[in-house]
Amino acid sequence: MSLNDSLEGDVRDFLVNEAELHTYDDLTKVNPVTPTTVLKCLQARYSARVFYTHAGCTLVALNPFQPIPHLYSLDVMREYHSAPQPQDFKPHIFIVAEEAYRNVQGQVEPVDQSLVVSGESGAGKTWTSRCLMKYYATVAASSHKCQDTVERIERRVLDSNPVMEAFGNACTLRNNNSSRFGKYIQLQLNSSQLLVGASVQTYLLEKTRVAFQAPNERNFHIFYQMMKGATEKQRQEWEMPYNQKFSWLPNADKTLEEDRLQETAEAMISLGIDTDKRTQIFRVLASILQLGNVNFSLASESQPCDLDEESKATLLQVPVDELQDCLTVRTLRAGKQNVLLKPCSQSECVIRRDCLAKVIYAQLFEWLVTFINNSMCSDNSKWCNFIGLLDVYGFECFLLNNLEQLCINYANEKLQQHFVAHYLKAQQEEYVAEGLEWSFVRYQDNQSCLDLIEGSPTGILSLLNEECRLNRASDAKQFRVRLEKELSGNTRMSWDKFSKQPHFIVAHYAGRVSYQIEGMMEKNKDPVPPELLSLLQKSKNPLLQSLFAASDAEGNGSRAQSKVVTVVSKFKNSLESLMKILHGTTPHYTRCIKPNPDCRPLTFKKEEVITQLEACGIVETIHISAADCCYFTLELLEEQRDRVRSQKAFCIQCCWRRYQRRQRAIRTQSATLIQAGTASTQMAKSVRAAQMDALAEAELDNAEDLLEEEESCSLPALDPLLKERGSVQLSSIPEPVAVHGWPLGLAMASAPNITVALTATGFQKVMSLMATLKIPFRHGEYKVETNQFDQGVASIRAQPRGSVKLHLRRSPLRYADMHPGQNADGVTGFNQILLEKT
Ligand SMILES: Nc1ncnc2c1ncn2[C@@H]1O[C@H](COP(=O)(O)OP(=O)(O)OP(=O)(O)O)[C@@H](O)[C@H]1O
Repeated sequence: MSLNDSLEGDVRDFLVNEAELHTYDDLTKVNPVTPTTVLKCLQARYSARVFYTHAGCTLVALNPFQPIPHLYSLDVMREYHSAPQPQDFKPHIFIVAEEAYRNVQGQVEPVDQSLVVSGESGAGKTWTSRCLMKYYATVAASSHKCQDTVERIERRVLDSNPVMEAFGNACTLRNNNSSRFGKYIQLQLNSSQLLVGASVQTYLLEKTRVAFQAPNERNFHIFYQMMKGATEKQRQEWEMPYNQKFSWLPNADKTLEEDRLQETAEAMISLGIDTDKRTQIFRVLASILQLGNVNFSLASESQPCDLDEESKATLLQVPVDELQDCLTVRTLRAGKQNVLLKPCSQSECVIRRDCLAKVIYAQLFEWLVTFINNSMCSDNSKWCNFIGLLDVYGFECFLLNNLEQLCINYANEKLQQHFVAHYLKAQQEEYVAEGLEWSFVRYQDNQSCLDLIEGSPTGILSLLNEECRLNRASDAKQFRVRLEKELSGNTRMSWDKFSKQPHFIVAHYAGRVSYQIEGMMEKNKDPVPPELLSLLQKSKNPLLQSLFAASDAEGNGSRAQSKVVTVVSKFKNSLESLMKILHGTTPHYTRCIKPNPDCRPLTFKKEEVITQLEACGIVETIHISAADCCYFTLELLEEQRDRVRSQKAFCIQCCWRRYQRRQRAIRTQSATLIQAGTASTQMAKSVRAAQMDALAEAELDNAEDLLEEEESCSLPALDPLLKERGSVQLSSIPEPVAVHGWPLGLAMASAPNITVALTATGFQKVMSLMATLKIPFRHGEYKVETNQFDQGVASIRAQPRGSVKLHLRRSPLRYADMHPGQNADGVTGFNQILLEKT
């Protein structure tokens, strides 16, 4: 089985599961990734009314061609804005918007962002740009925090849309509201990421439309708005009578929702264009329309043409005869002094008339853009980052293509290269750097096509400029020969051998386009006769006058300059500065797809869509992003590992804590037991002490009684009870001496820090004495010392509590205090000790 057979089999297997196809939020999940599977998925989603789908790093937006309720409501905006992970939500343009916004907040380099919206005419670029602007005007709104000027900024940013669309959009065969210019809007954010201003840069307004409208197309919206929406008073002011027919306003009967003068006027007011200025603007526009009605009648070959009678109205607020001269007579200069006047042919007059209209309209548009910028642009010190929205015309390929298409397709090549360089190439290089096994996807690197167009000195644009700078009449055939001579070896360039028209074919990344050469040089030179410019400076309309005040109408020296600055050089320069800006930002790509050529709601034409998918290289993008997804898969595994690790760590922590808890409980229990034991011991001690106190009290009472009795009796006569309770004989005394004192129990209980040395005749006697005194004998409580002479018990020491008084009384006995074997002189006489409890 061949590789192709197996791929087809896989494709069939994938497509069998049709009920599932619409669930693929990201085309990178489609497997296998082929134009067929991608197309089927998008179709299934479109049928399910799901219009946004991720394609890796890009967002694919399918145009529903009808308003979808609640798809862009404030609630939805807030939902995406407040979501912790907006990417987890359904694919939406707000995800792209929010991601860019969070990048600015996160200050991840490069902090400035660009949202590149591309697609062919009618695909939904302008709609998408409007949604993005509304989103930022909502989520980055600062009006509730700051002064009301800021509120005006948000309003102005949004109001710039209807004004620019009225002047720059027109109904074409492919789109009722087609932008006839490219634009890059920078939304300026302050350090708190609040919208504080905006600026807009426009590219290549299709000014030829003012004087020429292709069959079934219309002029710019603003003219129809004036014609349909003006009040009687306004018509008078603008000199635009009711029922007047204008040859430059074809298909006026076509009613479009864009024909709303009121909305445009209100937006102009909000942008700060006052009544006076508005009137001047509308008068200029009305003059342009009047100019379109000017016809020329030929009197004779040698005479200049004459303006038709009905055309001799006060046009452009300039003298009619001067206007007539300018339109019908050419001024030729030979050196500084020699001026030659040459009557124009009828067709030349028409060209001069059209030229006048185009230059006025282009200049007015530029003035408007500058005014809008001044109105909404913030002071440089007040903003620090921006989010740029790029809405440029998509790739164009018509039956007849000329300089406009060459410029547009050149711009698209540039953007495609930016996309390729920034994403596809960078991504593959990253895989290599990370050592990922990766089979390279062959994406279309369009550098060779760009070399063909912009290369110097032999690129198409250089050769075209060179041809235009030669001071000779343009010759299409001659230029074709020159091109063939210089570029025939280039594989991107070809010619149709059977075509008689001078042309060249360029193989663009999105397809081959045949450009006709006829008229290309004139368009590139875009000459404006200087006499026309001087005429406009004489206008009584202050706005018109100011529009041309700065121009060097005399043509002194400016001709040489105007030769240099051709249309393509100007366009190339502005494109290069745009690319420079884009390279300094983090880009986000949105590919708008037009699902059918007739702008019919919810209609999906496969052939139409597949061509667009191929043109923007979406399949290659998905391939590379799918690999990127494998790499994410890797991240998923990493995540899983982290999760398992943290589970295990949690488990270990739990076990450790449980162990610690148990240890603590054991310690607490033991401590409680020890404390209980100590407490009970202490309690027992104090109970015992209390008992002894009580006993001592009782004995003291008895002893006192006995002492009193004793004092009154003879000494040797010892009370047997006293003998029994407390009197002891000192063994050191040869003759037993009765020591009268406190009973031993009492002494022990009451005499702190006094060691009462009692001599007994034997341990047994002491023990029995103690037993008699009911003193419990415990080891350690009493210290029993043996007498050093007779080896009997010498003393029982205790640490009695409380304080005692010592009463020493001299004994009446002569040798009562003598120790046997000691010097007899050592009589102290204090041989009787009485203790008294204090
Ligand atoms: N998301 C959408 N929801 C509903 N309608 C849409 C949407 N996007 C586009 N449209 C419809 O499609 C029309 C064409 O869209 P838009 O003007 O934005 O195309 P474009 O790509 O800017 O075309 P051009 O290059 O000609 O200016 C809009 O006027 C609108 O009616």
